[in-house]
Amino acid sequence: MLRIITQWVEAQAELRRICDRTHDELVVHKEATVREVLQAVKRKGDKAVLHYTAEFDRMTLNAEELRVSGAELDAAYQQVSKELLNAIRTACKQVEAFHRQRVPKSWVQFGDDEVVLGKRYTAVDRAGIYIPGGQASYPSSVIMNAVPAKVAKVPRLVMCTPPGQEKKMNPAVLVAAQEAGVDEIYRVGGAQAIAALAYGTETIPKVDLITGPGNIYVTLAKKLVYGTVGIDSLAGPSEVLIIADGKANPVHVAADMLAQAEHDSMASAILLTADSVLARKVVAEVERQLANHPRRTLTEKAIVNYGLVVVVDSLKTAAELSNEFAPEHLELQVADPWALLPQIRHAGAIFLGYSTPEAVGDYLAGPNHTLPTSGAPRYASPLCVETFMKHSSLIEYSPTALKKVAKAINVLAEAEGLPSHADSVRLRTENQGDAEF
Ligand SMILES: NC(=O)c1ccc[n+]([C@@H]2O[C@H](COP(=O)([O-])OP(=O)(O)OC[C@H]3O[C@@H](n4cnc5c(N)ncnc54)[C@H](O)[C@@H]3O)[C@@H](O)[C@H]2O)c1
Ligand SMILES: N[C@H](CO)Cc1c[nH]c[nH+]1
Ligand SMILES: [Zn+2]
Repeated sequence: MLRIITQWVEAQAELRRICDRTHDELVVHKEATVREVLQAVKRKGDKAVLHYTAEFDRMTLNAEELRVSGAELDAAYQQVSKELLNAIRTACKQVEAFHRQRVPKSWVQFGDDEVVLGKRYTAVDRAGIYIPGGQASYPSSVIMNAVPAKVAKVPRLVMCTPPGQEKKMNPAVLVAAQEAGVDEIYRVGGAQAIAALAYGTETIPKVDLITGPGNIYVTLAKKLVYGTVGIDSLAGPSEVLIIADGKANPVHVAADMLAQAEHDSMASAILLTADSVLARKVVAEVERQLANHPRRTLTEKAIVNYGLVVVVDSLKTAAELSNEFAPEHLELQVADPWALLPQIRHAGAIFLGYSTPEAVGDYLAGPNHTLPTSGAPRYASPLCVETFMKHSSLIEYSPTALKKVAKAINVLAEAEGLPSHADSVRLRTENQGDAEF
């Protein structure tokens, strides 16, 4: 069921097909649905949100029920065990500690002639975090999105997540939201949630930035609303690529592959190894662990369609193929992962060594688990505090400093055919002696 490939050309083609799975022809009709949802929510607000919630989430709500009430939030604490509450608090603490390490700081530098240059960082006014909730519930994603937003000091933090079963939200998600500092929660999922956050409705506020992972509908919607609002990255269906040597434990490698495959039928799990014995053992082990898997149907679909084992000739070749694929998660299950690391150029998160399963990063190591997918790690990075901030450039020139650059600006403005640009400098500096370069 999990295919083994040994030919370089075939491996490259298969890896490209898997990498492109969220923007190939199979998703064209999904994009049409998403465009329809976006337009309807933009025009009809709550009415469209409620309509699509009934259609895609099979949940009939009225507008007053969209926002999760204070009573529900209070009750959630009674519905989680002490152990789960403690785990949520531990994860919040570790994720916060990691994200506090690199909070962008405003800075200025003072140059000659009283020139001041710098950058001034400010948080977005309103951020909307999307927390997935179709195939699984994600209290961990609440923490990964809300904590950096709070560290960035976002004044208003809004959360949307699918409505759950029988009007009952997952209490762990509601507790995580409160622990992490979310200000308001709406039970809306999919493209309709992204549309509501991007355009605003009577009930759900329009935000400036939308972050958070999601399935293909959520990811396409985020892509399409970009420009109306900012987005973090295209954090779509999960993927893991494992580079393993002969000392890796096939039981662990298989478990790590299934740990991503179980997220979504569009998830992907790939093994690159130079050890053909390990390759065969992992294939057998994946089948064995799948046999009694509680999420077997969905997980098997992911493995059949987007799972792959490639037998390569060396770790160097594995690194080259991995760089072409640019995985969301990369595990280096090799004897000396730090020696292999310099060859790795593109990956959302890199897990080093045999005892670092990707799940440790999913839940509480500290770095963010909201990561770019489908090749986006070639140009995008994990969610972080800076995602919730932007900076303005700062520029101050004294009359003396302006005079010194007047001529150069004049020449450049003339070259661009923009006389008023030249005038704006000349009128401030003429009759003050010759300009210098
Ligand atoms: N990249 C990351 O950082 C990261 C992190 C966590 C999870 N994930 C991914 O997030 C995703 C979560 O997916 P999920 O499905 O569990 O939850 P989800 O909340 O992303 O999607 C559920 C929503 O999809 C909409 N939907 C479902 N079927 C539809 C259809 N036929 N037409 C239109 N809309 C439809 C529904 O409105 C529903 O509310 C997975 O792909 C998982 O791999 C990614
Ligand atoms: N692996 C997911 C990112 O692709 C994140 C996650 C949350 N919970 C479990 N896993
Ligand atoms: Zn995961």
